Amino acid sequence: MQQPVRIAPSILSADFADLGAEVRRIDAVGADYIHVDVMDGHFVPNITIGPAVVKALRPHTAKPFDVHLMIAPVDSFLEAFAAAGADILSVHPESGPHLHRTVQTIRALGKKAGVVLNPATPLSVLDYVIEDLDLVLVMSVNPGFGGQSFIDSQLRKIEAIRTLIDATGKTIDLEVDGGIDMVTAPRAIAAGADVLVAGTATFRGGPDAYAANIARLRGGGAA
Ligand SMILES: O=C(CO)[C@@H](O)[C@H](O)COP(=O)(O)O
Ligand SMILES: [Co+2]
Repeated sequence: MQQPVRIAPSILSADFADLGAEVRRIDAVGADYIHVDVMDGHFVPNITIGPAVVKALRPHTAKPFDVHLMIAPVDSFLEAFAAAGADILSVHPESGPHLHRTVQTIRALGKKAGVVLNPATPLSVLDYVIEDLDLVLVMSVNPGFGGQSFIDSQLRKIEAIRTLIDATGKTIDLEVDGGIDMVTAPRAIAAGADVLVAGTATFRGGPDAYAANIARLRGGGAA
């Protein structure tokens, strides 16, 4: 069943020179999860941050760290991110040879497990693992950068995954990531999403705007 909408600001769009304060600011104005984009310059054409930064940010908030791993091979880094303070570890099926094993490893580390579908990744990757997941993440842009435009075809993927999740009878977050703004947020929610990642749309306008930005996204785009 679709849960109340939660907002996961992506700190990829935060001020990297002041990340601790940025995390405290979005926590204070209602961020539900802190979305951390981890990129290796190999699986995606960009490099961001590693476990040391997650560990450094951990004391700045009690909100869950929603760690989106865009690294390959991913398996050898799961333990480091778990130890650093990640709460949810989400992996792309293309980032390792044995998705089921990777999901089980995350669960054995005591963390929530997510699987991420790129725009061209078919739903069938969820066969045989969905019941073991805490979260399914639909990429509504190709991964690697913030500030891209929402890919409309992903709305029907969100609808289809909502049906799959509801058929499990379990509580599994359906998160959407990429190009979420005041226009696309209500469309993603109407399609069945209940967690919205927003980088550009959260941090736009500077710290004084974060509260209103998050409130509008949560309200489905209403002012
Ligand atoms: O995972 C990614 C990009 O690969 C995202 O989390 C982006 O960081 C979202 O940025 P916006 O599209 O909201 O600016
Ligand atoms: Co992301």
